[in-house]
Amino acid sequence: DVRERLTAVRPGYGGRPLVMGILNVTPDSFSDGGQYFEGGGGDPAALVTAGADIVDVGAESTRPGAAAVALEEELRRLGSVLPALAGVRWSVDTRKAAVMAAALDAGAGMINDVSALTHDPAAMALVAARGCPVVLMHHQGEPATMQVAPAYDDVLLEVFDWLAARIDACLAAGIGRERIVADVGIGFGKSLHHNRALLRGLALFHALGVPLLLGASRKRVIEGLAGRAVPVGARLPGSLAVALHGAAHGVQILRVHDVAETVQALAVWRGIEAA
Ligand SMILES: Cn1cnc2c(O)nc(N)nc21
Repeated sequence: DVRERLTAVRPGYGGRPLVMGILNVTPDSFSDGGQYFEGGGGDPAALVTAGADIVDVGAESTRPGAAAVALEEELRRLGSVLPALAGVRWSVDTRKAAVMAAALDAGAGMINDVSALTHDPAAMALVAARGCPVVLMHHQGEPATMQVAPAYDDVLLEVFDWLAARIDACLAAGIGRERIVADVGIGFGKSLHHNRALLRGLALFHALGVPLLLGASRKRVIEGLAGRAVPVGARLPGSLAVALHGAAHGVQILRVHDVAETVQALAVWRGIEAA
């Protein structure tokens, strides 16, 4: 299952990162406008056909400025896509323990919590009890306001220490290290300067002793690094550039919207070095 795949992809493994395809089931996600939610595109099986190793299903947008979604609404949205997830390896992107439980009951193979199990007091115990893998992502503040004035003395060290502390909390709760993935949380309470420092310093995070996930696909950081205005629908080249940067720094999972394009870019990148 996902756990075996995760532990198989270690720095220096010589493999390619796993590709996590994004399925937003929300009317306000920044990139796909939640077509799936309105019964439009965004089909999980298509993401797998395109080469996704896992599909990340989120029913509460946590993009900058997003309003929180009530539990009932998040469960309703998730329920609307469950039939399309049959036979698909998927993770649930949620901060709520009740949604985690429902997703695991419905076959989710991993929890992806942008709050690193800090938002819902019941989340840590639930993940410990279920024995599933979990992604712990760093964030500063709440989605609605996190980009107003992000501030760090030393973003690399502070994000590292925060993730290390979350991993320790998980270990203390009985969540084994082999079940944990860490993620620096690009764009979650970070300025362009902070995001750039985290991307440059990605290799440092291997010292956490767990696989790393990187998610920068179609995010504003791409516009910042490009040095000019790049509308969200035109950020594929930049997204691929960041994905390959992550791969070159040993990141084990890449969370992306454009699966087929990322898979091809990784294959070419891998093809240069493959034995
Ligand atoms: C849900 N979501 C949006 N961006 C993300 C990122 O960078 N990492 C993870 N783990 N989840 C994300």
